[in-house]
Amino acid sequence: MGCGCCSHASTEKDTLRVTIVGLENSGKTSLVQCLKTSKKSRQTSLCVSTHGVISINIQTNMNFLVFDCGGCKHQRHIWPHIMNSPDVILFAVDSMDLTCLNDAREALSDLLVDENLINKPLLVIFTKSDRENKLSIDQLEQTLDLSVIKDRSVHTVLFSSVTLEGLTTIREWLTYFSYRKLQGKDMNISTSERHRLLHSLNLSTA
Ligand SMILES: Nc1nc2c(ncn2[C@@H]2O[C@H](COP(=O)(O)OP(=O)(O)OP(=O)(O)O)[C@@H](O)[C@H]2O)c(=O)[nH]1
Ligand SMILES: [Mg+2]
Repeated sequence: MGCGCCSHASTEKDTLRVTIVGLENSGKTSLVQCLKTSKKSRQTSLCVSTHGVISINIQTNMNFLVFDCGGCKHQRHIWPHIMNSPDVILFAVDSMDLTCLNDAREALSDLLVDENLINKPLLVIFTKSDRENKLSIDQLEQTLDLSVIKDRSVHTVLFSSVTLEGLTTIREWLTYFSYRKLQGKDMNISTSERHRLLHSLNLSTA
């Protein structure tokens, strides 16, 4: 699988390594573009799938090196191998597409057992929140069985690349873990820190 674009992977303390995964069409690449440009996406029917992994440098107040992985079924088994030792994981779920939620739950639970990803903080991003008839965040969290994940920090947020709802929260979540990395602190935060983060960033948790 083509992955030649990430050979310059940085291990610097001031760069947070962020991997974004999720099923095909769940809105990962659109989110990465919003993180990079802060601009709303224009909705198009043209859908360009990502093949392999693309690395993108994003510099705001902090440096993020984002790995955007293709989500189609035949690429999922290679996610753990192409993730390039992430510090944190973003998992995108289409909040409109009810038919794919079971698949998303399985893909997530398969991913999290990988030994290289143990304890890595997880932000589950429910995308396309601008669409009508989406499921509520509670329904989405329950269907994905997020409450069974006990070995790491798990937060959830609604996001739309069309309205930019949730973008600031996602940035702040990434910034929080960037500071921890910079200060050499453990990324596996305590329960009280999880709650503090939850309230300060207006996140949700399973
Ligand atoms: N309405 C709406 N459509 C979105 C949103 N985000 C993405 N889309 C649309 O969903 C489709 C897929 O978006 P992508 O960002 O390419 O999805 P992806 O997860 O990168 O897909 P793969 O690369 O195939 O894994 C595109 O047609 C986007 O325009 C959103 O927030 N709202
Ligand atoms: Mg993509």
